Amino acid sequence: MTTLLDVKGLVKSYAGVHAVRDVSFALNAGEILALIGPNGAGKSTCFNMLNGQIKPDAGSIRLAGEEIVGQPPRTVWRRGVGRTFQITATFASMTVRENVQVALLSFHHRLWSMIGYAGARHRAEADELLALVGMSEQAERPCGELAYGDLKRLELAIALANQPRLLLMDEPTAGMAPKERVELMRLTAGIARAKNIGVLFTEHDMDVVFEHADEVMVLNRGQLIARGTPQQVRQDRQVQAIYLGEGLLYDAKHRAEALS
Ligand SMILES: Nc1ncnc2c1ncn2[C@@H]1O[C@H](COP(=O)(O)OP(=O)(O)OP(=O)(O)O)[C@@H](O)[C@H]1O
Repeated sequence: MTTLLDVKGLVKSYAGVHAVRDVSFALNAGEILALIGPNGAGKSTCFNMLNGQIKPDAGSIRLAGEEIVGQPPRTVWRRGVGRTFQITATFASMTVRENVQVALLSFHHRLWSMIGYAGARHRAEADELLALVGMSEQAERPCGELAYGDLKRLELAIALANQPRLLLMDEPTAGMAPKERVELMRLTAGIARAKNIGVLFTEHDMDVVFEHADEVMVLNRGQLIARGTPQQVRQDRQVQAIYLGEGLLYDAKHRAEALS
């Protein structure tokens, strides 16, 4: 496997609050890695450093061997780091297809000439992406009419329009019903593995984490305290004591088994 993301010694403090302390990890192409931890553990701060929104106080972030630390979000995005957010951002009055076309226009450096353009440009490419996420039948519908689960799939298609090498997903299944959560993550994991995209995601739902992640990292008070397969992390005494509690881990394991 090829190392896609190599993070070394990331540090970030806010006026005396040590949000992230000396975080190092690597992620391979095609790997699905979960970053979990209790509230305030530093997950969002890590994500925001990875996509350039926050400049770390120290550390290195290499994407496919190239240093990207300190680069602005647009540059990081251009280098192939896509991101989805807890709150989905789409143009409500435009159709599903047009939203993907706008993302494609942007990827192909044509955003400034977008007005009056989207109707014809990149239509076939947009339709391919919509087919990939199972949204072909919704292509003509205005986004404002979509159910929440469909919006999340559209957001995935929009992120894929940038042909990312790395996808950062911030609580991708927040606000979804349990069945929809499993479906969205199955879809995401299948596409990522097929296209060799690395995925780093944060998630509060342990069923989603244990069923879909290849490996799980646990952050506590800004420090990584464990990394391993879902099975290893579930059995890690420090993780059980510090974060999850044995009951929660046990329940999540059995719910994941019942869903599979
Ligand atoms: N802009 C900021 N200014 C000051 N302190 C901050 C700022 N952003 C985050 N923090 C602090 O840094 C620590 C880590 O916060 P962060 O949001 O990264 O955690 P998190 O793991 O994403 O939490 P959650 O799961 O609740 O979203 C917390 O103590 C938080 O209060």
